[in-house]
Amino acid sequence: MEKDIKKVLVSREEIAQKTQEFGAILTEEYKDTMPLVVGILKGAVPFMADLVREIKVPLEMDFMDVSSYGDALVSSGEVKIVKDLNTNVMGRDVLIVEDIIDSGRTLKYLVELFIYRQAKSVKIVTLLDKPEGRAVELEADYAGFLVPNEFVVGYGLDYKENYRHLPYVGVLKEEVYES
Ligand SMILES: O=P(O)(O)OC[C@H]1O[C@H](OP(=O)(O)OP(=O)(O)O)[C@H](O)[C@@H]1O
Ligand code: HPA
Ligand SMILES: [Mg+2]
Repeated sequence: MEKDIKKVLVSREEIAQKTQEFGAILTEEYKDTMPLVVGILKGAVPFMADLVREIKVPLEMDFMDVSSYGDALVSSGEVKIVKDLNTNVMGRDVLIVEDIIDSGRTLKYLVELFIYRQAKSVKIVTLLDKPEGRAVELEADYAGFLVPNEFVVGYGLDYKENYRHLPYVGVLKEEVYES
């Protein structure tokens, strides 16, 4: 295990099993349409890559990068588009793929944006959900694992841009934050 990790919260085996389970559900859900699967950069990249390979119907992929932090360390509450979609969502069934829902601000903004842009449907699949972090009302259609109110890293999630490549989700040792 990576030396900076205090404990593993979700193992790679658990992630793989959940991804297969979601893939089967989404295959059924989107069998009569061609969904636009939208990954939110950068955290969603590993989950998106694994999940789409379990969805056995035609689909399109696109990515969006949003920021609610600006130059500040704490969320301003205001979400800004850093990179928009290349695809028009009008009339499309949109599936947003996220690594985590924490305050809920990022996804609330995106759901409202896609509805404003006249998507036919907007659904959310997230690997992790941290309900105690919520600042706005927002629920995922599919949430893989509940996590406690701790800062988690791995499988897309970063601390200062590191640890995204870990194949599991874990909690960092205190000394990593302190140093
Ligand atoms: O529910 P919220 O409080 O809005 O937090 C969740 C968002 O925050 C993280 O992204 P971040 O802005 O750190 O970008 P990153 O994915 O590039 O790390 C995470 O990947 C979600 O997109
Ligand atoms: O717990 C977290 N870890 C990493 N990135 C995050 N973005 C929101 N919550 C988290
Ligand atoms: Mg981040």
